[in-house]
Amino acid sequence: MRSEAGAPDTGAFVVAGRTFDPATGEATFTYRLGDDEFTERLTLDPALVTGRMPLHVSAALDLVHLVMGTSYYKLAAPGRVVVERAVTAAQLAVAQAAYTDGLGEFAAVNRLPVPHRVEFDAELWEPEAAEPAGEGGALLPVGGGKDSALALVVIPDGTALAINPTGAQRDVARAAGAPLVEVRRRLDPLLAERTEQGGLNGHVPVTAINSAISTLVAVLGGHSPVVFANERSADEETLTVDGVGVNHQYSKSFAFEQLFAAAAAEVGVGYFSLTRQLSELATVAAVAALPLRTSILSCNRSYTQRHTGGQAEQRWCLHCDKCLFTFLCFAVFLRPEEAVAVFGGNPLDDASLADGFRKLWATEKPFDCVGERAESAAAMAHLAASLSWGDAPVVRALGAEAAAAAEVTGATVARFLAPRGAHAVPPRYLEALQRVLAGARSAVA
Ligand SMILES: CC(=O)N[C@H]1[C@@H](OP(=O)(O)OP(=O)(O)OC[C@H]2O[C@@H](n3ccc(=O)[nH]c3=O)[C@H](O)[C@@H]2O)O[C@H](CO)[C@@H](O)[C@@H]1O[C@H](C)C(=O)N[C@@H](C)C(=O)N[C@@H](CCC(=O)O)C(=O)O
Ligand SMILES: Nc1ncnc2c1ncn2[C@@H]1O[C@H](COP(=O)(O)OP(=O)(O)OP(=O)(O)O)[C@@H](O)[C@H]1O
Repeated sequence: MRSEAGAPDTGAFVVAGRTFDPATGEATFTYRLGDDEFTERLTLDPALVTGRMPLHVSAALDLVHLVMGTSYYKLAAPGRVVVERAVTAAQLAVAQAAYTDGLGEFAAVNRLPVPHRVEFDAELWEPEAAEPAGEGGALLPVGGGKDSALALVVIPDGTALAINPTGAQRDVARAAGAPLVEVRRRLDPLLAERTEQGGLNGHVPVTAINSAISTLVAVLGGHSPVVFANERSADEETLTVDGVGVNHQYSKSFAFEQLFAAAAAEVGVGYFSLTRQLSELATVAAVAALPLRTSILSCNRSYTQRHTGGQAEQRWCLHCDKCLFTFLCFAVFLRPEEAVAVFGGNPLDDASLADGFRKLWATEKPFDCVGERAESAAAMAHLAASLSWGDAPVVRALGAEAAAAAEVTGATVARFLAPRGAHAVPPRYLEALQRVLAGARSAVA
């Protein structure tokens, strides 16, 4: 039998029990879908667990439980979620956003109706005003790439956090001199089995999951705020389906940040994105001027379980959409030999990659973490006019069409360097960011 949404009818997805053992730092989160039961496991460092504020810990575990469920819900996407524990209205709003817009790409790829609509069945409870988490200072989740590297430089006294840490994340934290907290996440192996057997698959709002885990770590370790590095460019839709925007990076958007911040505040944790007003080009302008630039790794292919399981070396693949986009941005601020020293190769020299670069400003952008169409076009047009990059085969092939695409919106690299747009960065952190940006500007000038 099929449900209205077009997926197999499995009734409701159930967010069931959860456990947490402060002695071992092991947490389990259980879900039911049809006849199947799934349990995802988190391993936290028991040294983090201060034993304070059990109510906040409990609410933070609930937040993790809710959003982590998207991985298992997507096997059948039944359009109905039953939550067995009572949740707050702010938590429910986060869950609604994560299962609907957060699964927008998943719905589009699987040809389910967009927007993906999900009905929640949950009891609500009213939280009391929260005490602040503690004196542990800022917690900075690090993905190993350029954005969080910049955050580590702006907030040098912060603590880094890596979820399923890889060599790249450890390297960047070490290079920044930040202490690193590590959390291990283990998907239920039954998920891969059911996916293999034909369950639906697609992208999950992973920043929502990382945000919830970071908030739990912040509560346990007495940290606040949790500082993400999600840029303004993450707000742009990847493509439009029947007039509805679908965004690969939805859980990095400002809309999601605001919903999540309300839920984090209930457990005494501040939550914001430091780079919210920055384009990708503005972030790269700063990172390109930092010694840390040789420690970063933004290629998502190198973060798959196959790679992070230790079976392959982590490096830039220089073929995926994110590598092409990141290289394009860095090329604006580096000479070819400097770029090659960072990336280990030069995709602008490989004419067969021209189509891959062109997709960065197409109506349907790649489902990857790439910047705005206009900033990619502006970057390529900028290179075409430069002495050091103008002769690269891809730049020669695409320079004129990129310039035409950029002209439609009046996009220039300079326009993308100025911070703009709404944000929730507290003044102290905004000033620190501005200082680092100004230092970088004078370094590239
Ligand atoms: C690393 C990566 O990009 N993975 C995406 C890829 O998955 P793949 O099969 O190639 O490898 P794995 O990540 O190892 O996944 C194996 C299977 O497990 C499922 N799964 C994984 C993580 C999870 O939390 N839940 C899961 O159910 C997965 O579906 C596989 O079956 O393709 C997937 C399908 O499109 C993507 O969902 C995988 O993306 C990861 C969840 C991921 O961590 N991606 C980030 C690198 C990423 O996209 N970051 C964005 C932020 C977007 C957001 O906030 O939503 C960014 O950097 O901007
Ligand atoms: N495994 C992870 N553990 C902790 N935080 C993470 C993890 N993956 C991503 N993040 C955080 O999520 C946010 C968005 O991730 P994103 O991949 O865009 O950032 P990044 O890795 O810093 O840079 P890049 O875009 O160059 O990869 C960043 O703040 C990043 O630090």
